[in-house]
Amino acid sequence: MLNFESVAMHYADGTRALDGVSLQVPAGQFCVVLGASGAGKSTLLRMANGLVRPTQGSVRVEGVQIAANSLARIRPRIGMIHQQFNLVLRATVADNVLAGALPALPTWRALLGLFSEVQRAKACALIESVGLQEQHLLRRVSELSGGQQQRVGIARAFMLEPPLVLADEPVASLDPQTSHDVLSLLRTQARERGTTVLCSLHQIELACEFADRIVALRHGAVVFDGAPAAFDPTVFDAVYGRASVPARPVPEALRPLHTGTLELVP
Ligand SMILES: Nc1ncnc2c1ncn2[C@@H]1O[C@H](COP(=O)(O)OP(=O)(O)OP(=O)(O)O)[C@@H](O)[C@H]1O
Repeated sequence: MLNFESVAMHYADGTRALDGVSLQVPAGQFCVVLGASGAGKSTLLRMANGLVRPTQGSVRVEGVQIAANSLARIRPRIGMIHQQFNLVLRATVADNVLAGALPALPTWRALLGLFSEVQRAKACALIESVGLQEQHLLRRVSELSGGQQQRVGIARAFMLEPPLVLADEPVASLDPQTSHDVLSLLRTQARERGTTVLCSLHQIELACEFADRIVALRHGAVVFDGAPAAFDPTVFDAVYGRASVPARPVPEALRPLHTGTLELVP
């Protein structure tokens, strides 16, 4: 379903966000990406829908290589769930979920918001399936809790029944119980449809509970790839242990901040 072939992302400032990552995610798998902050998780996910172009290697979705001339074909096949939900806060729940169908609409219909009856019925069914009620349909998203907003985000991601869903830290801003409920919902929705999910997380316990497979990154490279049961304390140290890379010199422009003395103002 999703194939990263020796991908690297080296930024102009010298940052190596990813370095020779190869990963095949088969259809129907719930694959969780773990790793400390800056390990390269978001970069990997953003590569999978063409938001970041690898400086080396290639990415294929359903066998089609992501490139400028294939993006329009690939994008409707991918649902995206974001950490900050990325919803239109002043729009209604129904309109936000319907927006998930925009990539499949001709531009003029999209501009006029002309969704078909089938699409409207689909949006209603999805809203119900993520645990929201009829009274939520016409409510502004800004009036919902974070957990309810992410339910809207999940419903939107499944609007086109994509075979692949990318979830970038989908529960990062939610409390532990809501995080559990939202991930459980995502997992159920994916299972029912046979959807492949690539999901980055910081919560190891949630990864171990919901993932079919865990891939862990450190400094842009895969340091673990296996079943949740194999993610033991040794692996934890390898993924999150003290960095062994040498400290980078402080840039000249920031040097005064590092050499000054700190005075406590009463
Ligand atoms: N546009 C950019 N220019 C330069 N460096 C970047 C850019 N985007 C990301 N990076 C760097 O690439 C590395 C990987 O970033 P990325 O956001 O993929 O990490 P992450 O594992 O998702 O982190 P977090 O868990 O904090 O979201 C980091 O060192 C980051 O600073």
